[in-house]
Amino acid sequence: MSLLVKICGLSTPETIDAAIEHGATHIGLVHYEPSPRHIDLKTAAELRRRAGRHVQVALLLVNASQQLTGEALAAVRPDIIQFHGNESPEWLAVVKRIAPAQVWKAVGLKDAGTLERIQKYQGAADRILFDAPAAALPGGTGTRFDWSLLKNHRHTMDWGVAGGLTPANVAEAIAATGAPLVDVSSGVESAPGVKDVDKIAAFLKAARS
Ligand SMILES: O=C(O)c1ccccc1N[C@@H]1O[C@H](COP(=O)(O)O)[C@@H](O)[C@H]1O
Repeated sequence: MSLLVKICGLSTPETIDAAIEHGATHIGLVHYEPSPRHIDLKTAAELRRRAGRHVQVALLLVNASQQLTGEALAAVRPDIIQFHGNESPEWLAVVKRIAPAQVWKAVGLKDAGTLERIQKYQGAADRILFDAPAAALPGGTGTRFDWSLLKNHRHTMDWGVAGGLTPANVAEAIAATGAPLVDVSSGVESAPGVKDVDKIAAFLKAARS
């Protein structure tokens, strides 16, 4: 299967267009106020429309209330809802039942025990996104995890790798983990929250090299 590449934290039409032009398969919109990439739901809906059907659009939420999750899904109509906090498998299962969107769960990969614990998301999440363990923010910090933890791991769910990826290291990350999907945010920015179209192009080229 060909590699899936997600560019996350986009907040302008120009960067959406660049991601599509250079071959991203997925883009991400962040609705989480502490993030430098936070956008309101009206902007997210506009950008979602801009992306059209050229890419799959993920809406990223962190520990959002039931009410906010419902409002966000109704306003943005994403293809995917990416939960990046401490959301329970039970909550994901509810969303999966009622929402016309795939459900992805990001998990901080700390050690081999994490790989055991994520089994609880079996059936509740459509994809697991391995990221570095949460620090000041739960993601988007440019921090890598130990990729060797995924070497020879027998995955039981669809999955992908995020956390600290850049144009310079994404090919190595894919080689080390065999990831079918890579996801980047801060590694294609010139400043926190400011996406750089040349870095987006370089990331997509390096990922497919
Ligand atoms: O992008 C953010 O600001 C963000 C905020 C809160 C949770 C997750 C966030 N981003 C996601 O984190 C990973 C890794 O990002 P990075 O490449 O290390 O900057 C990725 O999935 C982003 O979508």
